[in-house]
Amino acid sequence: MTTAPLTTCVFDDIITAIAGPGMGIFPGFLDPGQTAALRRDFTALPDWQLTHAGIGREHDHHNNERIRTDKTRWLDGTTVPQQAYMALMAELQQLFNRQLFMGLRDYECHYARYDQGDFYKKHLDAFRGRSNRRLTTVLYLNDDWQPDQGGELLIYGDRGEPLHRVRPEGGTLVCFLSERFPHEVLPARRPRLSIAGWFRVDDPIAPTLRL
Ligand SMILES: O=C(O)CCC(=O)C(=O)O
Ligand SMILES: [Fe+2]
Repeated sequence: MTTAPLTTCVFDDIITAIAGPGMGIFPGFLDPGQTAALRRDFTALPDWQLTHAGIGREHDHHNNERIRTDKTRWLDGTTVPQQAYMALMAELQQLFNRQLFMGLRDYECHYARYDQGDFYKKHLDAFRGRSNRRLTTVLYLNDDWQPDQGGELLIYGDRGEPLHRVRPEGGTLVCFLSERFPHEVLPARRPRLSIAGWFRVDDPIAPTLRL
């Protein structure tokens, strides 16, 4: 996977979206070859290497499983497709810092698999002053996702109004300010694969981008 087919134009669109409405949806962010390389990298992982969102200490387990049932695995950059994706995100991080002064220090991301019927109920990825996550990215890895297969990402505005319904088609990137947009994943009729990631700052109470 190379970064060559990605023009700086896509990056410019992402910066503009975050500076403006605070979010954007970018179909074709990765081309089908790049997307397939990541999908193969993910599906090559044996099941036992995935963490079930509901599994943890007894108390957490029950609470957690009520809001999400996906299975995840952190990317550790040990394969070529992971390295390429993380390099791309590092480029994006530099642009956010140079152009929007966001003070992002690092990026963490995990593969996520939602099996048939799995969901992630409405939530925020960060709470003001309590998290160092500033910017969320979600990249979908699914080939030929049909409208009747469910699994959409619903994104709400800060007054709770529905804003977008995103089909998890391979290569589409969604990017939004983590504190501002509640969102949820609807159950799907087939396995749904993605990479969810977060750009982070060092200090959770450092001033947030206010646009
Ligand atoms: O997969 C998605 O569309 C969103 C996942 C998500 O909200 C999360 O992992 O926090
Ligand atoms: Fe989320």
